[in-house]
Amino acid sequence: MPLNCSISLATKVPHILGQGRRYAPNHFGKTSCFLTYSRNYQNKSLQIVSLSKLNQTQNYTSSIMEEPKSLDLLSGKPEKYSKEIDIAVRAVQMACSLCQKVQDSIISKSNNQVQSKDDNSLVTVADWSVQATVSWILCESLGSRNVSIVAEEDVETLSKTHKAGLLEAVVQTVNECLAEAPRFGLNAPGVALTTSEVLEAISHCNSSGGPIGRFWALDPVDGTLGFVRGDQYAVALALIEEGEVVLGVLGCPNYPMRKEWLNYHHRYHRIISKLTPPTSESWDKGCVIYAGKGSGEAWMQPLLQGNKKLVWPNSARPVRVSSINNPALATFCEPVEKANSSHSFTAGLAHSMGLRMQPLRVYSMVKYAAIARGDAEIFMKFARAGYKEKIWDHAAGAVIIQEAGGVVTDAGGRPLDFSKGMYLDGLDRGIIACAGPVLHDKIVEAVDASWNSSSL
Ligand SMILES: Nc1ncnc2c1ncn2[C@@H]1O[C@H](COP(=O)(O)O)[C@@H](OP(=O)(O)O)[C@H]1O
Ligand SMILES: [Mg+2]
Repeated sequence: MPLNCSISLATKVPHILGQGRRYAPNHFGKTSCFLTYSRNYQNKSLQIVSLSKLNQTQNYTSSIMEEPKSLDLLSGKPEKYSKEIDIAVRAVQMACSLCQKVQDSIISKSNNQVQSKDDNSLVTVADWSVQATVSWILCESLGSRNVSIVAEEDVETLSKTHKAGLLEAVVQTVNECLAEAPRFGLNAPGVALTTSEVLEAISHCNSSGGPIGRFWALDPVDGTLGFVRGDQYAVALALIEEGEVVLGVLGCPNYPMRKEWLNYHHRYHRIISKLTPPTSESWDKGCVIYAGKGSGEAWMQPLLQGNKKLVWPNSARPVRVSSINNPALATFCEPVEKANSSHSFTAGLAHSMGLRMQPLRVYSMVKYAAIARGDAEIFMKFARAGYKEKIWDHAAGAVIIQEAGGVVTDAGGRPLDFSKGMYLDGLDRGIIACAGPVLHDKIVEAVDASWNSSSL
């Protein structure tokens, strides 16, 4: 097999360490084929182990070749973020596993895991435990001096003495989760973390973002209401460099492969999934979606289930936005809570631009995942005047949709600005994410036409 043929096939291989088998439609001429590959970033080699056409039994074998050192496999740009994507996806997989256990215990026992926060929102053991776990993993894998994190939870609330029981629960949850790290291909601590080490991991997330340098933005449990109600929520992790989101990872533990399940409450989904035989890839469970900026690709892999070990690429498959651009056929999603986004304003927009479907109301950044996966075409959020959107609520979702082929802007059509600190300062009215520019342009026009007569 000629070497250049391997390179073109390799563009469809996830940009990740390890081995795998992939379906490569319309490659190798016009023929669909399976390829088995082995990639090693340490010595920059890529081996196409075998290549089998669907309509022939013939196999091909390439010799190990030098991976293009400075080239992204698809876009010709430096493949700078493969290591970070690898670590971030594994960390989010661990965080999702932690969250699933806590959510199951909340649902089954209705115990007192839910605490009230000063700002009246809900926060759980899962929030702090995920923050500590992801912070510890990033520091361990990349070196703590290289890791700066902006995240939602602050250590003050947790370290107050009257929350001692809660702190104990967090320390235990973090240690149980970190002990599982090797299953996810990451290092576990030699001995269990002490309380002060857990607090240190949480307080390491003390960056306030900004236009300079590199930092991670973490929302440990986005959609806290969905989480405590047994519904949709997401673990969101993004890397921001010089004010630009360069990679995003969204863990969606209750967003299975079958899109119709997004319409139902998670309790219903749990009943249905018990009645349906599981598939080998566990696509009936949740997913992790991720993308690196400039790659032109977004990927989805199933959450790791049971005692399985994460072997990259973990059945990853590419996701793409929907090709629907007719408003009459388009589905739009928005927050469940009308306190978070005006349902009456979006209903007016929907009517004026000819959207006929009922809105799909979903908690959390799972809405961004739904657009990236092509399960819905539009996401709109119009918060009340004065509300400042936070970067960790949008960074991961925005880059994933863009790389999956979609458009994300404010209501004035400008890109979201992640360089202004913790908030999306300068945001014009609201957020609009679409599968493509046709729908996007129509919404921007509709907003302009109806904004002055709205109460927002
Ligand atoms: N009054 C408000 N207006 C708009 N967004 C709000 C809000 N109060 C909270 N939010 C944000 O909306 C997020 C939930 O999104 P959604 O409504 O799409 O499910 C919350 O994330 P957390 O749940 O992580 O706090 C929070 O950041
Ligand atoms: Mg959030």
